[in-house]
Amino acid sequence: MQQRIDRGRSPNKVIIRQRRSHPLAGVGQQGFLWGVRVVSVIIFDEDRERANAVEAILRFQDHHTACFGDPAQLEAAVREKEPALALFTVEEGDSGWLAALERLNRELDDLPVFLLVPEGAARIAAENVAGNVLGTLDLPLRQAQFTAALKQALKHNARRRDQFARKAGAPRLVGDSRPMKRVKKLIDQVAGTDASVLILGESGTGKEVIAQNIHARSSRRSGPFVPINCGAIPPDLLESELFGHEKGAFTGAITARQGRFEMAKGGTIFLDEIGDMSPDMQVKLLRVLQERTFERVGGNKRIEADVRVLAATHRDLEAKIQDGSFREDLFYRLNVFPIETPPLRERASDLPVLVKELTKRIEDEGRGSVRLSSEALSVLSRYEWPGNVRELANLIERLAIICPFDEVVVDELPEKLLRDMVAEDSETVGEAGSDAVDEGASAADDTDTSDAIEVRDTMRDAGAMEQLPAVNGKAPRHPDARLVKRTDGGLDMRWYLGELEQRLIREALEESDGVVAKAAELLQLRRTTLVEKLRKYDIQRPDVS
Ligand SMILES: Nc1ncnc2c1ncn2[C@@H]1O[C@H](COP(=O)(O)OP(=O)(O)OP(=O)(O)O)[C@@H](O)[C@H]1O
Repeated sequence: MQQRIDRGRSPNKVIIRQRRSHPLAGVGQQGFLWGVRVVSVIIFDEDRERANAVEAILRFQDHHTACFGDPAQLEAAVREKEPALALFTVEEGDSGWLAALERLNRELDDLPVFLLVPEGAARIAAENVAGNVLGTLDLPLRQAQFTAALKQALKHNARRRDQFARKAGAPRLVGDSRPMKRVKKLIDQVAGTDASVLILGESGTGKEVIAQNIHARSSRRSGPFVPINCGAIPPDLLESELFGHEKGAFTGAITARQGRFEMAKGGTIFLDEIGDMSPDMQVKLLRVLQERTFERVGGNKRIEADVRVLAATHRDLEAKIQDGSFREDLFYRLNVFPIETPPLRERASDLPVLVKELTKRIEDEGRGSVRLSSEALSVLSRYEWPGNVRELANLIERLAIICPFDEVVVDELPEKLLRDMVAEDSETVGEAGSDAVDEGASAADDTDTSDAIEVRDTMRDAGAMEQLPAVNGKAPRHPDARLVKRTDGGLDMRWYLGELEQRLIREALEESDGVVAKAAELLQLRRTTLVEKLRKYDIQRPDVS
């Protein structure tokens, strides 16, 4: 939507200019234009001609600008959109810009500022100016100079938004795996805009946590965050739940009631399980998103929908569009900025920090505490987690009840976790072994037999020893303790089983005098499988070596 408020040529007037936003972005939404980050920039300059030149550079890149030349105009300049940074032209012996900067610091928490220094004017060291001045830029402004400053400002704003989220008490979104880093980056990019966000991912992956974090980092953070589970409310009640109703609108409507859209005024509405919304409701919601107004059920007064819309689903919406159960136009309206939440099984490296965070939550609520042994943690990281982080949170709660303030060992974990982990071992041991061989050199050389016993116990606990075949009726020799103790104190089970596999193959070859077919028979493997493994582990047959 093009907006142009030009109140004359006087430098003492606020001039706000916005460019047309993405056609899919919806009325009043901004943030990205054809995938490029678009921001709002405040420009203070008492000289309008000079301000125009700066503005032209920024508008060439499609940024929004708000120019003012009088400190008293600041509020009007920042009213329209949350700015990403401010540019202040400094004049020697002139205190106008200083007064405006002071005002800005009071109004906008820690907004990054760059000082624009006119040609020939003395440079002012940023540290000598109050407020959040990140640096100085020369006038006339060059595009490359501005782009570098914008990058710096965006980084600064990311930290600033983290502080907002902490202050607002949004739940921490933990995880440093590559997919989680990507999610965090997307949250940061979209938070400062008013764009609709569609959060996709399996149940329990943290879609609501993401929505809360977007809200807490946005310019609407002082408004309410109103979630509604569209899948949990019967279709005939959902309309009044979303838009409210007037007294007598239907049987049982004994008083008028606000809906969630009204409750979320000035804030964010989170439409969870949007994929479960009935086709009738989809039509009604689409109308509201297009017109940005709605009526209560049984009412005829139009109410402005002053909300940012975030939606989430674990359903495959594109498949639902194909089978006709989800409207394509609604999908595009919601899907301005998609964020996909990765399942926990694809980011096992996040497990330790998640366990720590979920334990901390229990501790903070005074519901006890729990600690996991490194073996138990290793079992957790091998499980598939079909219920994702929610399932993990439930397990931590359960363990805090079963082993309060104690260390949880493998034995205390639910049977299901151990079973699934062992199944994976037996399927992938060969593949794991090859990784492990490379890693073998880093294994610690501690030969204390107590380690061997401890590890054997762990292996038995995990059911792994039962997977080992006896070679020619003989029980397999237990591998050396030095193969087992790891430098980090944990146990790398994949590596360990890889070592066992190689040892069993060597024993079988010895037993069968290097005859591969016979060794394969002893190991109950196909000959070709054994040949492949020999090649993979680079094992020479005794008769040919
Ligand atoms: N990255 C994370 N960091 C911290 N806690 C998380 C994270 N992801 C999920 N959680 C926690 O896991 C639980 C489930 O998260 P949430 O309700 O956000 O999932 P969801 O994807 O919205 O699930 P559903 O689709 O079933 O509504 C919550 O307790 C939440 O706090």
